[in-house]
Amino acid sequence: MTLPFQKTLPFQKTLPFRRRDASQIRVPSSSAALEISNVTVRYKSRAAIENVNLSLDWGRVCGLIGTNGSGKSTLFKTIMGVVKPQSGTIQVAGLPSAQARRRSMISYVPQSEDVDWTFPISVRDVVMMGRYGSQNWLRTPRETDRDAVSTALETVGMADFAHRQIGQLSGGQRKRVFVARAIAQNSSVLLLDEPFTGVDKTSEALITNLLRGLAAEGRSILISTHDLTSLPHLCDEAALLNQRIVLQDTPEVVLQPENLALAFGHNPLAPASANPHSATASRLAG
Ligand SMILES: Nc1ncnc2c1ncn2[C@@H]1O[C@H](COP(=O)(O)OP(=O)(O)OP(=O)(O)O)[C@@H](O)[C@H]1O
Repeated sequence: MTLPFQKTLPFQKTLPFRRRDASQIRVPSSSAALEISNVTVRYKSRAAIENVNLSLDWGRVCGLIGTNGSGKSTLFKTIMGVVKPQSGTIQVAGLPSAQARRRSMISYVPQSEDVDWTFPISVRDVVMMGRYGSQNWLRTPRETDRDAVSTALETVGMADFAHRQIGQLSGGQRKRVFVARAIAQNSSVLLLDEPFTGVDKTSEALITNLLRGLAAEGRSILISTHDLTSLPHLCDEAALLNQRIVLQDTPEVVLQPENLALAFGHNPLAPASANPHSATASRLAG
């Protein structure tokens, strides 16, 4: 799903004239929820991600972990078709990702920097975008669409803000709105790019609980985060990205210092004098 105010996504290019009723296709198949095989993306000649392989089963939350510039957003944008890979394939429920996107099977909560918050659109209309996949090309909302939007807004505690322009919200409220859009879309795979950055603890706890609830319904979630301490609570598994996936395992295994060093290039559990990431290190150690 793309947004007219999303800086990196030219909306008109991706709008099909007809879409199937999304409720017909959201039954998890026997294929993996998300299967990324040998995906390489280069910006000009420089590789951002290289031969990325990642498989995500149904009903799982996978944390995507890596340093700044390790390729997390590039991977999300590639799944969403915003960035074209030089090689590799991405499948969702056994379908090519482009087909899955057309069927509205993937929802995306972008990084805040990728959204134009000055765009004159209300909270309610942002969440309604999650319903485009099941509307006709005129995008005339039906009662079911309006109900789904109201329910999603209530679920994230944003019903009172429905008519507010999206820029007139706090960081946590903005994230809630995009999570509401994903809920309204009723997709089977959710991608969230750093949803906890600039978010207060209340919103973080609410979003975490919502994501766990969505996974319990059988949906699959790939979420990038820099908050390593939240991993065991939030995720069933984690993948370490350093241009390629260097490890995908349980949060407990991934958080082992020698494994974190594979992605961070150093041991983030080392004492303050040894590396600048010691705040994370001491929280984890404590
Ligand atoms: N549009 C672009 N043009 C050229 N290079 C880019 C572009 N977008 C990203 N890059 C480069 O690709 C690499 C991966 O960037 P990406 O944004 O995917 O990393 P990230 O892991 O999401 O980082 P962060 O944690 O800071 O959000 C970086 O070296 C970045 O400079």
